[in-house]
Amino acid sequence: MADPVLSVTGLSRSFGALKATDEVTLDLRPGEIHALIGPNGAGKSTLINLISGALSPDAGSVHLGGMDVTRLGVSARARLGLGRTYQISSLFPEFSALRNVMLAVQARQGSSFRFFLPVMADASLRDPALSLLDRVGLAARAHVIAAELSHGERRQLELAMALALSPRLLLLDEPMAGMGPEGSKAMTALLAQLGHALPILLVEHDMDAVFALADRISVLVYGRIIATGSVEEIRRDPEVRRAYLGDAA
Ligand SMILES: Nc1ncnc2c1ncn2[C@@H]1O[C@H](COP(=O)(O)OP(=O)(O)OP(=O)(O)O)[C@@H](O)[C@H]1O
Repeated sequence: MADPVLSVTGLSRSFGALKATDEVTLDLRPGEIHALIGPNGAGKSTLINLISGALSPDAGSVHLGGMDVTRLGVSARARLGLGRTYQISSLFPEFSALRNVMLAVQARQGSSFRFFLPVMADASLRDPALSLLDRVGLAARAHVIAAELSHGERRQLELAMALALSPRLLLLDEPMAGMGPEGSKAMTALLAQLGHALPILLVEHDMDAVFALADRISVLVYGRIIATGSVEEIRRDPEVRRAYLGDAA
């Protein structure tokens, strides 16, 4: 089996007396979508923050492509290829979708040598930005300002901006949140298509999306992974059904 792109081993993190992450071990393999599910407060966001470097663990390690990044911060991990969607608040709402992505492309390329060039005229930013917008299905909305995009379109834009940094993997924390059925369907199709090229660790409450997309699922309950397996294995697992899935299975 190919080496994992990301591996997390024995990761733990407490907040006071609460063990939000309790000896979690999981990996993300090339070309897979690995979904992380669990009830509210199970510790999914804490785990994502430990992986991205926004939080540091009390114990355990995080390896990216075989390299120990446990002591590195968010930007160092991002430079090593760990991609994560931007929060909506980090979009520039008054800039067009295209300009937002061009700025992300510029951040990737390093901007100092073209300091005097007007950004919008710069084909080395514009061309890749247009193709990223096309990749996430937003080409027709390139010139609309971010504030006027729908919620679902803003999430697509965040994905384009994450992709602009040429990540080796994506961490996605609830990409379907706040979307209606149509938006969820469109995002599911987009992630299915991206997932072939780029491994994705996906935290998501929308079980239809998880069952449609995941190659493997890990179930987190009270900070611990109680099961990891294929969609069918997880649907059948009696402990998972008891702890989490109930009727959704
Ligand atoms: N900074 C913090 N300080 C104290 N407690 C925290 C902190 N962050 C998270 N927690 C607690 O850790 C537990 C796990 O929270 P976390 O947000 O990781 O869960 P989650 O699975 O992402 O939940 P949800 O599905 O509701 O987003 C919760 O009990 C939460 O209250």
